[in-house]
Amino acid sequence: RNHFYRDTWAEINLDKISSNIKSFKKHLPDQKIMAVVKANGYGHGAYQTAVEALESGAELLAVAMLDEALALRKQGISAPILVMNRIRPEYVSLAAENEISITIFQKDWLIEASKFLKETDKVLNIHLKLDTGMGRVGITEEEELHDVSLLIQNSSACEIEGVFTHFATADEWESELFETQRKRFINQLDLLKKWGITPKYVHSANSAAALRKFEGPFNLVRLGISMYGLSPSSEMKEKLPFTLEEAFSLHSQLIHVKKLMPGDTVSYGATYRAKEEEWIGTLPIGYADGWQRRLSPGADVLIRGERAPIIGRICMDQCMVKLPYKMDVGEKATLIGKQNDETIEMDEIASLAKTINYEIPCLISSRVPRVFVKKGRISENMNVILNF
Ligand SMILES: Cc1ncc(COP(=O)(O)O)c(CNc2conc2O)c1O
Repeated sequence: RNHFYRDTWAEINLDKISSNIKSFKKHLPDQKIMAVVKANGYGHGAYQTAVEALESGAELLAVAMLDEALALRKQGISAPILVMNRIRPEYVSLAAENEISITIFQKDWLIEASKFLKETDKVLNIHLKLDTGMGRVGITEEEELHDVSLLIQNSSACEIEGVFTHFATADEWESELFETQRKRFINQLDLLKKWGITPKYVHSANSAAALRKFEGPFNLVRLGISMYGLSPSSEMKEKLPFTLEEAFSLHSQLIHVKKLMPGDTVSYGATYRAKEEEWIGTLPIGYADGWQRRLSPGADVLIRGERAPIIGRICMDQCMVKLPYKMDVGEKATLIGKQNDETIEMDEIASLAKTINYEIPCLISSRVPRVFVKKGRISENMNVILNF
């Protein structure tokens, strides 16, 4: 499970995740932190990120699906976990038994789910999801909010632990919608209060909103991207209130080095042709590892702290780079991260891939083992291929 046999790996620096959480604790001392560890911790390792975040001041966790919550429970996590999306009504007793909080935003769902709730004596904790403008999931109508609230209040099998909404444009400094959503959410909170509902957790902020701070009766922030040390948008990157430390880096090793003569070509389609005598290296990482084809031409890798451009088409398992001079098989290549005083940031790869930084680590597949660094030393390797 722990060893891996190909010299390509992602390194997750848990000390940086810890430092990012601690920065938010200082920045927002009156807010509880919910660490968003869905999608295998945005590719950083859900369990290891969760443990580090909880040790560093986070008090709750958030995931996108019941499977992710059950996996964390199975791995021994006892902290509160919220599934931030719809689960099947028939799974409510499974959620309650495992003390997993769930998200509700449909009256019909609640009516269907109530048939299954009797099967367990543990109260089901519910977070009401309000759609104030994200346009994804959430209650929009006051009448449905009232009906859902009454149904839950009249049931001894479940209770409203939280109420939340999600911002669509918090990462844009001058966004009217952000303000509109904030006001709508506050109005709905006033309504709930009028009906005697004052949930324990009231939350709206993702990383972007948490970084910019804003007024409201909220007591919890849901941190994803910034916990991993990445800025929610390039617009915010220039005005961060504190430094975010990028936890994810990606490394490989030269497995082949050769000299090309002028006219020699490289990779499928022979799209790259040497103009002069050139030294070419081969790396054991390809698009099946989530190193996307569209990154060539364009992306560089670092070897000996020097940039080496990827040349020719990225293959399923390998790619080729043009070396500044003859280098040796076995030399370490860094595809995301720092070597000496040169750095390839996640944002550089994201813009080359014409996407956002969130997507890059999420797409680094389970074929790439994760090596965790804690207190400056390798604490654990996770190689899911051999974990059966
Ligand atoms: C409901 C909800 N809350 C909080 C977060 C954390 O946001 P952050 O990573 O910007 O801090 C997300 C992330 N959801 C997504 C991030 O990218 N695509 C998404 O759907 C979310 O869906």
